[in-house]
Amino acid sequence: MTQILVTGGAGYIGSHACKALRAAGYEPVAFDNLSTGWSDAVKFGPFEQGDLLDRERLDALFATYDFDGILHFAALSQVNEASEDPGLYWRNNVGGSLNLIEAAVSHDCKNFVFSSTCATYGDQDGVTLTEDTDQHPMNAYGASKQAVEQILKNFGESHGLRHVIFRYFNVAGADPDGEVGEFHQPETHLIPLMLDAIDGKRDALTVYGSDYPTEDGTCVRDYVHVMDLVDAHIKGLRWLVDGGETRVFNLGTKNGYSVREVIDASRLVTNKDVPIIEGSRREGDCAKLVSGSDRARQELGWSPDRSTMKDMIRDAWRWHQTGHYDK
Ligand SMILES: NC(=O)c1ccc[n+]([C@@H]2O[C@H](COP(=O)([O-])OP(=O)(O)OC[C@H]3O[C@@H](n4cnc5c(N)ncnc54)[C@H](O)[C@@H]3O)[C@@H](O)[C@H]2O)c1
Ligand SMILES: O=c1ccn([C@@H]2O[C@H](COP(=O)(O)OP(=O)(O)O[C@H]3O[C@H](CO)[C@@H](O)[C@H](O)[C@H]3O)[C@@H](O)[C@H]2O)c(=O)[nH]1
Repeated sequence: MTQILVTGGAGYIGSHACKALRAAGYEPVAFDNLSTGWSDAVKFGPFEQGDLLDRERLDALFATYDFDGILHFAALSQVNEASEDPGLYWRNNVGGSLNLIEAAVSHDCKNFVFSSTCATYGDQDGVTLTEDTDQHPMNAYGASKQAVEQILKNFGESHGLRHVIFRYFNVAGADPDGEVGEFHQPETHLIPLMLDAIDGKRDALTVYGSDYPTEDGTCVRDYVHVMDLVDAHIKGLRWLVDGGETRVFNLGTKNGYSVREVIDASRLVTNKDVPIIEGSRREGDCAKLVSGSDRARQELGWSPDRSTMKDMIRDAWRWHQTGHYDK
């Protein structure tokens, strides 16, 4: 079976990617230090516990398996934490990725898929963001992701490391079968926090700012179903294995939802109200981040069919009710 290295395979998106890889006939090897992931989320292939900062561990990993490609999800990704401790983010996200990229090149593994983010674009005053939009990250998290993009560019030029960079917009939802889902500790994302407020696991959802220059005053984001997102990764992997060139793709739907629209949509799924506190703006948030690109659809044949707000909330709600949140 073709072996694929999945860094961050015990995390939210990585665990869904492992499921999708297994269903597509690959053997996903999850590599994770469990800093924000969960060993019981590794269900679809071998688990290798280790840290990207440990280069010897990576060399041993590449010597054990015969990887045809790498999906690199492992990173720290909390904007607040990044602002408080930028060194942690540069060390883990950039240093860890550099170790991985060097190990991949030295073991002649050349199909590399990287999780980047629309946070690399920064605040662009509401313009729709294409892959050609200039990147101006507003925090150390976005800057660390942009730096890894640059490292990949240099290694592509010098060592022929062909790669696909996916800049995700807001990832949401869960495996509809309920085998894996989203569980961050602490949780910072809107939809799981909203579901916690709906079923009383927290008192209320704080709406971070109602004075943004958007239609209803709350921030607008472009939400993508995690199953659509991991489907794009399989397409990106095949693109590289088939000899495709290095490419950057935005993964968004072109549809923006405000915080209030997300809250309204949840009522249709859960038939319950969301207790709300009107809060002030959260530091580092931009008014609007919406993908304006069709590149992934046109070139990869990607079609984010599950990414309706109702489907994303329904699948997240189903996962929420499995009790994993009560760990
Ligand atoms: N969730 C989103 O909306 C979103 C949006 C844009 C980009 N991304 C990116 O997608 C990727 C996955 O995000 P997620 O939401 O699944 O996060 P997550 O925290 O659930 O998963 C990340 C995993 O990486 C592991 N990890 C971190 N540093 C490591 C290291 N040095 N060595 C080994 N393992 C390490 C963690 O333990 C965790 O299991 C990240 O790179 C993130 O920046 C996520
Ligand atoms: O309790 C909450 C949490 C969030 N929000 C708002 O909801 C929106 C979405 O927030 P969140 O779910 O935290 O996502 P983002 O801050 O947009 O960041 C996510 O999406 C980015 C890409 O947009 C990724 O880079 C990050 O890793 C990922 O956390 C934002 O407008 C927040 O202000 C609230 O109002 N209340």
